[in-house]
Amino acid sequence: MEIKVALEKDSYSIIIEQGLINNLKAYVSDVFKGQKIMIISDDHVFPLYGKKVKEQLKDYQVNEIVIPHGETSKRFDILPSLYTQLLDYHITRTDLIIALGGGVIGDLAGFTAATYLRGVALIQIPTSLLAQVDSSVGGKTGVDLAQGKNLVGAFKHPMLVLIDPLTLKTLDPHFIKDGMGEVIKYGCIKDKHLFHQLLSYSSFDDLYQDIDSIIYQCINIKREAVEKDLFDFGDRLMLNFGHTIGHAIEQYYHYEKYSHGEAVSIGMCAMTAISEEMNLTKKGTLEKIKACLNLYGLPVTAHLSPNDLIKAISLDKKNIHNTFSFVLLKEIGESFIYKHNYNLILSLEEV
Ligand SMILES: O=C(O)C(=O)C[C@@H](O)[C@H](O)[C@H](O)COP(=O)(O)O
Ligand SMILES: [Zn+2]
Repeated sequence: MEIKVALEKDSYSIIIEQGLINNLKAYVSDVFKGQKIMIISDDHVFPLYGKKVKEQLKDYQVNEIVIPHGETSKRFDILPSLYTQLLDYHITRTDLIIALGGGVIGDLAGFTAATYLRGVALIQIPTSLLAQVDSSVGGKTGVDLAQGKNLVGAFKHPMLVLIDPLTLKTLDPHFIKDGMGEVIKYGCIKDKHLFHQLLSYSSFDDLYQDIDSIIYQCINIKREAVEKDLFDFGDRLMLNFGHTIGHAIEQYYHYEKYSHGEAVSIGMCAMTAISEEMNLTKKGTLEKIKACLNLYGLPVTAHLSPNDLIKAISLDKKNIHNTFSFVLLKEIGESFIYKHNYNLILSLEEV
């Protein structure tokens, strides 16, 4: 399957294909005509796929940077060590960075590619569910600061995204849950059929029979939003459903307790609880979302006071001069922007 993201000179293809990790060469050589490649990966993913990927790219000069896995590696102060290794290997402006890994690697390698020598080419090879359905597409890259998630970043479009759903077979169940948070988000904001499809499976193993098409559906929703509103001031904001609270929860626990997808799940429930209470959302929507999250083992509350989260929430990128663009649902499959200050969140007893 192929999806084309149409962004004029920054347009690119996304290929979804079982076994693609063993069949990369032609796709890469089609778009990249330079000499050197630096693979950026982590110590979980590189031992699984690094050798295979390098083997196929042996017509180029290829090296790798392997960092510790996990969100705590996606920090601002890791960047100098990445730039140093790129300089040491003499990566020039006509060379390529490949992000081989999950969302952390995609964001970090993407930001490195956006800023090193003012920008070098990037290919995303996402190996986690979250990266395949969401973060490898759309060009958002970045790192976290102590004050909050993704607070430094850049838009950097890959030349190509190569998705092999077979890589999900080696994924720890924790990372499947992480990705399912985003998959369910897509159903909630834009596609009630997808949402009901997700409810119809008995588990992720059951869902896996349709994984190619589910990845396709998620990316296609994202493609449409990104093509309409690349810089995130309109349609694209919908992709942030559950994220204002989700990012604050992640930061509150120093990225150690809840994964991104888990925190977003809690955020989706909190926002829908508020909007149902205000009669902005069809009654029963929260129960449906909770049922779907429960099915895939995702949390629906962190038992936190909203006051604990306010500091991080106030630094959210959707807060412009104290007015937030909150993403709410009218019902499953239909989202809208509701502008308000953060008092909206303080109306909750707990998050
Ligand atoms: O691509 C987008 O736009 C999204 O909002 C997708 C989100 O799932 C993703 O987590 C994104 O990185 C969050 O963006 P941010 O601008 O809130 O940092
Ligand atoms: Zn997200």
